[in-house]
Amino acid sequence: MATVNKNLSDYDKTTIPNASKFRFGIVVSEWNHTITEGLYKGAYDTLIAHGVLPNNIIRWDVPGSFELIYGSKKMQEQMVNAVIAIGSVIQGETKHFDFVCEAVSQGIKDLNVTRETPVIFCVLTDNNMQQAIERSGGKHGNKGTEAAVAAIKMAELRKNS
Ligand SMILES: Nc1c(NC[C@H](O)[C@H](O)[C@H](O)CO)[nH]c(=O)[nH]c1=O
Ligand SMILES: CC(=O)C(O)COP(=O)(O)O
Repeated sequence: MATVNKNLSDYDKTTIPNASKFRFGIVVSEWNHTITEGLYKGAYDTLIAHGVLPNNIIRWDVPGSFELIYGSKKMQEQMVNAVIAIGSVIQGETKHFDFVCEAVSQGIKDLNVTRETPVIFCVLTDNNMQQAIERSGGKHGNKGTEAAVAAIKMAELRKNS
């Protein structure tokens, strides 16, 4: 199902575990910062809505989505229950887009495969700015909200496994 058919901010609140005991790390890319700030707000507000204490949300900024890999790896070492990696990659004129998207998706996958702390992929990979706006608090909802819900669910899964 494409995002156009599913609002990213819609979820069944009754299925979300209580998150008041959890601590989360959020790593935010500065590239396309108006978009990544929208994603951060969606994630932060959702964590707070599910009982996470403000002091238990640690934010670090990194220059671009490529740096989310290293930032997330170091964040995994901060005694957090899950990490959310936030970025926005927008197609330009060259193949750079493909390399950044491939690196960040594989890099975050590798962190999930090789280490204990789940890292959630909150990276928009859009054809243009309009698509990014629509997915960071616009008409298709907010991928930051979706990511926070995933982070809570994965923190709970990790606790019980
Ligand atoms: N063009 C975008 C980038 N590019 C920057 C890289 O992510 C990286 O910071 C640089 O190559 C230095 O290592 N990053 C994004 O997040 N979004 C873009 O659209
Ligand atoms: C995602 C990118 O790499 C990017 O927006 C860079 O643009 P360009 O390919 O025109 O250099």
